[in-house]
Amino acid sequence: MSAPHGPGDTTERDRTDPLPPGSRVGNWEVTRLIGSGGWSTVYAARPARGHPGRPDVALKVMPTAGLAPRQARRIVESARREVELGRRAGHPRLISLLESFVLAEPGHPALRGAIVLVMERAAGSLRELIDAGLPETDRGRLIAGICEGLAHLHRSGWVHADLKPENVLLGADGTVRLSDFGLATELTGTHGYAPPLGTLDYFPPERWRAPLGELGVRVRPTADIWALGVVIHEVFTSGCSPFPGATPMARGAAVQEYGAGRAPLRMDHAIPPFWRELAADCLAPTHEARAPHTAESLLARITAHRRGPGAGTGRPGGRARAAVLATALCGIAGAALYADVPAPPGRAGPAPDTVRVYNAERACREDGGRDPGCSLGLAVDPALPYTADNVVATRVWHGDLLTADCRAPDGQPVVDEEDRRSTHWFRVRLPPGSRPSTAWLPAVRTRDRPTLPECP
Ligand SMILES: Nc1ncnc2c1ncn2[C@@H]1O[C@H](COP(=O)(O)OP(=O)(O)OP(=O)(O)O)[C@@H](O)[C@H]1O
Repeated sequence: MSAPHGPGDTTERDRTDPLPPGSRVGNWEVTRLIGSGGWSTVYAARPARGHPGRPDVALKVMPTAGLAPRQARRIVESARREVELGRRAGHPRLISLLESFVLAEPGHPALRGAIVLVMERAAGSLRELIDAGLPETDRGRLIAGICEGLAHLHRSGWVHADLKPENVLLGADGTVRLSDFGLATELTGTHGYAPPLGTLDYFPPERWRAPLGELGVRVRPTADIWALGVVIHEVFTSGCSPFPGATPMARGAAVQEYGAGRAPLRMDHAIPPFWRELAADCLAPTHEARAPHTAESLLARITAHRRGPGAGTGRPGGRARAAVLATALCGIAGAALYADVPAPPGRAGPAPDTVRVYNAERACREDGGRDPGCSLGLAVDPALPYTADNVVATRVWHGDLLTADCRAPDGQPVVDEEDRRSTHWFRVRLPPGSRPSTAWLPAVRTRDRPTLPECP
């Protein structure tokens, strides 16, 4: 279950210290910490002495001690959902729940009353794979596995309601196991009600304005399909959201703009066309437009695609290109490029120490205004990936004239939608009073070629 970060619900609980290896939890012995979420900590564990013949497992420990009654109720409710789903909807693409219990007298007083779920132990998560660099040949297979799991859940009358790479686990054989059913919701008719929790980056547009009733927030299977669209984009872009913004709230604002028809969907062009189209269908802006794209129908399309000629290969050179684009475009709307491209004929260049910003997206060039979706980022360090955490607060737009004092020829490569690529960057001055006082413009974001010295 995710931490509460729906609108109007930002309570945080104090974390307890993690259990050290060797701690006894029920009939299990902790061997190491795997990770922590908003409300739970997951440990690797093996059968305790005297309980042989059982597999190694993962223990999800959800403390309830010291929580406000409302929070404790949420934990209990979350555990109930996990147990209920595990009991009724088992499937090879879902992590299996072996047992659950409440810790009565743990050696750790802070864990008195904690709820423990004993689960099949996964070898890792899709998030870890994305972070480590997901081999191109595995991408289609993993997305198909997620669809299989979702198709089963939806057929069984459940919505996952918290699909994200952290909750896509991988069995020892590398196959997908969906996990974390703390928000999973059983459908009554066309929809169910989930607690007002979840992960902002995976909320569809309609969720941002969904009223919170007594039963919770209304969710439908199309919410999972939207989240799947975001996950597909992440799989092909080293974890980038299709929506621009440096924070989940900013990306959420971009989702709402898109949902209201005020901004287009801007997907990374490094994504092979089949997957881009599939993700775009998942990311249809309304529930109604998304509804025809069920997990089942998406799975059928993927299966046909993977059986077809060239299955699994993407397009030529796609792997390297995707990696470069991912670093180039992550979190940045409308990245533009320098390549070693000549300046357009007949265009008088600016003064030697200035560069005019060029946005590769035509709509942004024609816009003429300062639409946030058309702003471009300047890097803090050209040697680091060109991602949201490596850009300064100052944004620039097509046509802005910047003062440049030197160039770096061997920075991170940046590639744009028009396939221009360059490792060149220009150091540009920021407005007076800015900290830092300079930042870096990828040379692909201007068509100007000033003669500048190499930066020291
Ligand atoms: N059965 C399992 N086997 C192996 N790793 C697991 C298992 N279940 C969860 N994990 C990993 O443990 C970590 C913590 O999981 P947890 O469900 O507590 O939080 P989360 O999903 O990261 O965040 P949140 O639930 O707050 O959204 C995650 O990295 C997850 O991938």
